[in-house]
Amino acid sequence: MRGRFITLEGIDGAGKSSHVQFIADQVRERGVHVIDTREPGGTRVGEDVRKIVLHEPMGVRAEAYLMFGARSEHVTKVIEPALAAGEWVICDRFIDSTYAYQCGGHGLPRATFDALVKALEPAPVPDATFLFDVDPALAAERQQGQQRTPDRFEREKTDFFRRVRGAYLERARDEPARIRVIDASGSFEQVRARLEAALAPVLA
Ligand SMILES: Nc1ncnc2c1ncn2[C@@H]1O[C@H](COP(=O)(O)OP(=O)(O)OP(=O)(O)O)[C@@H](O)[C@H]1O
Ligand SMILES: Cc1cn([C@H]2C[C@H](O)[C@@H](COP(=O)(O)O)O2)c(=O)[nH]c1=O
Repeated sequence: MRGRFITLEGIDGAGKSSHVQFIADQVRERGVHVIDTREPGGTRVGEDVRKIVLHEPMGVRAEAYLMFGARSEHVTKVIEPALAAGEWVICDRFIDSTYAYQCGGHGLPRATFDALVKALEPAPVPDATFLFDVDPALAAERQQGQQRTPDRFEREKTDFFRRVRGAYLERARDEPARIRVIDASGSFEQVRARLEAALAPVLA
C-alpha cells in the first residue's frame, strides 16, 4: 500500500522544524517505516542548491527555478520511491513554500508558479500539510536565539514575512482538506498539543 506524504510549512521561526521528529516517531510507533526530509535539500544536488539559494543574491525567477530544480531531484530520487515502497514521508517544506515565499514574498507571477508546478508533474500531492501559523514579530523573536549567521530569507524584514504568512493562509483557505493550520503562538507544549490533536486523524 502506498505511503502517506506529510509536509510542514510556516514562516522562518514559526517552530515547525522542532516537530518533525515527533511526527516521524508517532508514525514509527504505528509500525510504519518513515523518512524525514527537507526542502530545499533532501539529495546531494538539493543540498548543494540549498547553499546557493539561501546565500547568493538572485532574482525571484532564479530562486523559483532553483527550488523546483532541487525539488525535481528530491521527488524522483527520494520522495516518490519511498511512497511507492509504502513508506511515509515527512517533509519540512514543499511546494507551498514556493508559493508563499516566491509568489507572496518576492512577487513571482502566479502563472510562472503554476507553470513550474505543471512542469514538475507527476509530483506527489501531500496527504496532509501542517501550517504553523504565527505572527512574524513573534517568529523573529524566536530566531534571536539562533547562533548561526541568518540566511538571505531570514534577513528579510517583517513586512516580507507578513506577505509570506498571508500567502500561506490563502493556500490554507483554498485547500482546507489538505492544509491544517496550527496556531504556533504560545509555549512549545501548547503548540505540541495542538499538533497532536491535528495529527490524530491523519494517523488513524
Ligand atoms: N513555541 C515555541 N516557543 C518558543 N520558542 C520556540 C517555540 N517553538 C520553537 N521554538 C524555538 O524557535 C526557534 C526556531 O524553531 P524552528 O527551527 O523549529 O523554527 P522553523 O519554523 O523550522 O524555522 P526555519 O524555517 O527557519 O527553520 C528554535 O530555537 C526553537 O527552539
Ligand atoms: C522549499 C522553499 C524554501 N524557501 C525558503 C524558506 C526558508 O527561508 C528557507 C529554508 O530554510 P529552513 O530553515 O530550512 O526553513 O528557504 C523558499 O523561499 N522557497 C521554497 O520553495
